[in-house]
Amino acid sequence: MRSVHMLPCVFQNLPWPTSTVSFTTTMSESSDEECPDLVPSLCNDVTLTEEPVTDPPTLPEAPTVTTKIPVTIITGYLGAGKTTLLNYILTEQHGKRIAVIMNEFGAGGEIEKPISLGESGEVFEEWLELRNGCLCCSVKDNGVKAIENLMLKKGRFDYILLETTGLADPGPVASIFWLDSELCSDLYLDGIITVVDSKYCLQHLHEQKADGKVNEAVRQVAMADVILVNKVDLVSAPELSRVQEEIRSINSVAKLLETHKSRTELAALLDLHAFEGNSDRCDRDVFAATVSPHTDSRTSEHSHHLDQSVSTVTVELSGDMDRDMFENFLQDLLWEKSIKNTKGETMDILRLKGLLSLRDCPRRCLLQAVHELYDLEETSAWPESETRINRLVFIGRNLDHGVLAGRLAQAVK
Ligand SMILES: Nc1nc2c(ncn2[C@@H]2O[C@H](COP(=O)(O)OP(=O)(O)OP(=O)(O)O)[C@@H](O)[C@H]2O)c(=O)[nH]1
Ligand SMILES: [Zn+2]
Repeated sequence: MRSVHMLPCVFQNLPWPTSTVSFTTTMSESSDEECPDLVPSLCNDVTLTEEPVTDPPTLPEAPTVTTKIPVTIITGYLGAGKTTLLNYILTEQHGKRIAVIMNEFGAGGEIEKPISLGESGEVFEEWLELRNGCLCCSVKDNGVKAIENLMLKKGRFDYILLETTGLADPGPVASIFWLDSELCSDLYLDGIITVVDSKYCLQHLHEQKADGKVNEAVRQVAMADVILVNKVDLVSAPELSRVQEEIRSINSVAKLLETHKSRTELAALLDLHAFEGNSDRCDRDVFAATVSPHTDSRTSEHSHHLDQSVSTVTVELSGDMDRDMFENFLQDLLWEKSIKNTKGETMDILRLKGLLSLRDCPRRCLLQAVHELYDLEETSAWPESETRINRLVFIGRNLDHGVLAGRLAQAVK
């Protein structure tokens, strides 16, 4: 049984800036309590078929993993190549019925829309605009419900791509879809793709925010499961290495792909199951982290080049973890924010993944956390041939390997 753990007030506290992350630019006065409607957005070059789309093959009533619809979040700084990526995905032979949701439209509803024509000219993707709902100040799952309602009307989609605005922190959006899958939704968060512009990436990563907070470009890199290092044609080989090194210093577990015009294998982008414990992939990610030469305590080594000092720290411990003590640690770290580095600065977690060996538990336990939310899920049994181990990958600010390892060691016997 899995359930995401959160602070009781987390819905109200989702840091969701109205101006940047609502799905729409217009808000109806009375819509806060209601579920907003998703309507096909009107665009000159895209015509939507009005006929109800043929129902998908009949599936068993009981919710199974296969009936759930993946949501991939596409994020990246302004002009990095997100729309180019959407265009590419939509025109590739993916054999899926894809719905695309953009979380911000220009003031007049005028936006560049990826071409979404099928081979014979028919439109096979849905363009959706969330007209009269604002996600930040109404119930958190309105956006999700709106998508579900639309599917009731239009038939199911196979896949949902959600492009966030270039200045958004993908964390809150991710939390909404992740949480909702716990509430028996038809949707689940498949993964977060971040597109970066090789030419301007370093400049964006180094931008200082007036309030001293971690800037959006860094957050987008920190949250990612896959990072497209795009526009490789605009930089020299040494410049590209520099960019990759910097990205790795922030997030050393995401998959890095060099791209031109955001093109890469679709298999590297869709159906990642990055938040699913029941896929081997997750385990592999966590395992891969230790092999990466860039992991581990890079804070001390590299803090000079990154003012934001967001980094990846991996802690590995043998022995069995006490579940209660571990959860106390997580709550101190994520909720109370009482765990500080040696300089007395609060450790600020953006993303956390882990593989745990819990005491008296024959199964591997996978941990996922995004901001304040965390989820512990028991997965496959530990193979006899394998040494049980605890391996945690922290991505965040002011991280200190020694302090984290010390706290975790107390929970292991
Ligand atoms: N030279 C070069 N240009 C690219 C590449 N990929 C995308 N572009 C161009 O970069 C510009 C911005 O690309 P978009 O896909 O619109 O970027 P975006 O992230 O959607 O931008 P916003 O929606 O404004 O945040 C477009 O003119 C693209 O054609 C690339 O690999 N190389
Ligand atoms: Zn709002």
